[in-house]
Amino acid sequence: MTVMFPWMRRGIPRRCRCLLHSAVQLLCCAFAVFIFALLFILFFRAILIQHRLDVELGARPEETKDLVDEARSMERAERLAGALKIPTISYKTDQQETQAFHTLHDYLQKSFPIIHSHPAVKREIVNELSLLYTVHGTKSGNIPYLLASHLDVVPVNEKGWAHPPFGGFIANNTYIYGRGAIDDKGGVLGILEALEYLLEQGYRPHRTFFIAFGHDEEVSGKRGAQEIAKLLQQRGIKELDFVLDEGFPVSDELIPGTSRPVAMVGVSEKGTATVELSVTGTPGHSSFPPAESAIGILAAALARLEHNPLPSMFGYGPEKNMFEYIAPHVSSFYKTVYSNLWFFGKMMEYKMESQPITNAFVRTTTAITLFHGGVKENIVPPSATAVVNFRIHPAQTVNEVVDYTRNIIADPRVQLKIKRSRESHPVSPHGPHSVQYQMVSTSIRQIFRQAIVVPAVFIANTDTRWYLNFTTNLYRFLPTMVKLSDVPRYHGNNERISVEHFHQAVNFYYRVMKNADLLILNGHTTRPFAAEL
Ligand SMILES: CCCCCCCC/C=C\CCCCCCCC(=O)N[C@@H](CCCCN)C(=O)O
Ligand SMILES: [Zn+2]
Ligand SMILES: [Zn+2]
Repeated sequence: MTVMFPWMRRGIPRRCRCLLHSAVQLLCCAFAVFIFALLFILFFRAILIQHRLDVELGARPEETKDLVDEARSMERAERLAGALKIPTISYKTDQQETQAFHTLHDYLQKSFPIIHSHPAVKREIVNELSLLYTVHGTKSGNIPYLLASHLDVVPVNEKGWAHPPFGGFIANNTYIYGRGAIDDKGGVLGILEALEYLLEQGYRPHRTFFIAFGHDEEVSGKRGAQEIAKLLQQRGIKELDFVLDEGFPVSDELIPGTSRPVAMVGVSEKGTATVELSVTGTPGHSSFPPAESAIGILAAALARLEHNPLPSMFGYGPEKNMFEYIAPHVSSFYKTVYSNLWFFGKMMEYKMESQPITNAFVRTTTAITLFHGGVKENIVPPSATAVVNFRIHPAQTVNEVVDYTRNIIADPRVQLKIKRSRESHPVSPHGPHSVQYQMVSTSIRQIFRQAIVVPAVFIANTDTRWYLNFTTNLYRFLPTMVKLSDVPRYHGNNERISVEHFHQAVNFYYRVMKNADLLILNGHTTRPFAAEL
């Protein structure tokens, strides 16, 4: 049976029919070759990236038995709960619950007697409320490193909590509830528990390291981490080997294509700009109002901003790297997608934009956080102000974001004032030759055995900004598991950490302290790390 194509009908001369037929055949072949070549390129890239990363990352670290004893994990959880009872709240710069910080200092001193009486450890109070610990190593001549966390917490909305936010409640011996459980007293207590155990075991760290606990991270770090950084500089510390501060937690159910948890290590962090928008009106009697009020004009401008988010920058920043690192660990379909963002970028972008937490990876985010206007119900408002907090994607600058905002608002009656701003941080080394990154990655995989470790851009801000002059190796990571459904607990209601996950946090810091010592050979910081483990 012959198939009759439209161009083979009798009305068309035979010669033309043949020519048309051949042309269509040729086009079909060309299309098939194109599809075949495209598939080949996509798969080839996926295989190439997998091979490159296999070579780079090496084998999963051996399971280590050198860990913190699990038997005392409940005792440690109770110590964390005790710290959560102390309301070290930061409201604004220089507006803090100052007395609570002194109480917390005393509490830490009593809770960790070995650290606070050990001859190798010096504890200092910096600028009245921050803490700096220097742990003197036995081998001199190495570049010290710094572990950071913060003592302050954000305010709470008591009504939304199932258990009092400063009650230090442990539910069913499972979850430790309280403001600061994950942000960031879990980090403070995690580091101290690890060091206490290390010293209790009679281990003396080979290399010197600092533990920096700022007291105002949540409102800038200017009085805390900045002062600690100044003090280190005054003491002649010019260089730190690496800085490890709070960051992304280990998360599962988040990356399509794998059921394994993903540990994103922040190798950079987004920039930020806090912009105040204001409109001035003419006050008057509300019985004969103007057509547009200051509040109405400002509200309309804000609505335009929310309806016109900054364009996606997906694929233009370091996030491309993150997906390439995930690629070797996911199903073939996703392997091909993640290794070829140049081709599948739009599809991924669409998926990422669908949830606030993943949207934050894709673009500069716009958050309207404050609004004030009006003085009385029957007075036309004399003014209205709002504050918009942008978190800037590394592929954009503060100026670009402000220009974009001005263009979208497009109303000269709305005045813009930049209150605070900062460009995104430089990207820290994270390849096979960065022994510091590999050390952090190894420590993560020793504790979170199933985790896929990938570099990422941290979507919020940390105290690392104050240590940028000391090192290029700044890493942001929170050694605990957080599920997608737990993300709203950050700065939200019912913040909590499980006893098991807190134990993992302690273990992670313990491994870092041990592994960081393996970075030195013959008394000097050395490389490569992998060979040392
Ligand atoms: C493929 C994407 C998968 C996404 C998975 C994301 C899971 C991440 C979960 C939580 C991230 C929350 C980040 C919490 C930030 C904590 C640090 C913080 O609060 N910093 C403050 C500093 C304020 C400084 C004064 N301006 C902040 O950034 O506001
Ligand atoms: Zn924090
Ligand atoms: Zn925070």
